[in-house]
Amino acid sequence: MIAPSILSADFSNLKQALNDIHASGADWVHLDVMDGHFVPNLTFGPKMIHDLRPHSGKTFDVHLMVDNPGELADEYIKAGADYLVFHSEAEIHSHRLLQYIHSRNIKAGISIVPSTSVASVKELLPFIDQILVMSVNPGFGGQSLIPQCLDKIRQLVELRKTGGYDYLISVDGGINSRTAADAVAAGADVLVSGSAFFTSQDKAGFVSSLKGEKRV
Ligand SMILES: O=C(CO)[C@@H](O)[C@H](O)COP(=O)(O)O
Ligand SMILES: [Fe+2]
Repeated sequence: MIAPSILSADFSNLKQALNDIHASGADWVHLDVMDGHFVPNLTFGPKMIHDLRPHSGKTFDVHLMVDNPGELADEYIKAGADYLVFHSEAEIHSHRLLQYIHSRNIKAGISIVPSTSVASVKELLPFIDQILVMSVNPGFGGQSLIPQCLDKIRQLVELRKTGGYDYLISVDGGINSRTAADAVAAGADVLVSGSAFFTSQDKAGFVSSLKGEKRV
């Protein structure tokens, strides 16, 4: 599946960004929440997501790059997140937060930055619907994919099989028409793409090429 990130869209025209995503045949909308603390950038909060919600029937994949995500989770659930994904590095009680998100009937995910190992989140794998593997250091769009991060996707595929889990594996950062095939070969289920999607002149063609489809 393809999840365009509106981080790279024109923030003065986000309705158009959603329409572009819908018309492209992409699957999800990826919403990057940054607090200026966990990452050195600031984007938007729950009101933005709440206001966008009526304009899209797509799955809203909310990527929280914030300190203390447990304190903010409710606001994003109320705003209309379908997946609420927080960084394991930002939350000591990740297991408790995953349970809480599930108790609110929302899908729950964790994300890991490039310097975090899969081993460090192994105990959480039975409890998640998605793991978002960051393939750049979070905070900005338009960076280059760090190829070593793809090995974590391979590890997560293996652990999913041996553990009998059913989480989706997403990859986020530096995904474009050159890097997508490597991420898919490693086993990624969801490709997040910000700058490559929004700078593409032919967004439907871009989405098809990432999905490995031939255009007619
Ligand atoms: O979470 C983030 C950045 O921290 C991402 O979702 C970016 O929006 C991806 O942008 P590109 O690397 O695809 O330009
Ligand atoms: Fe993201």
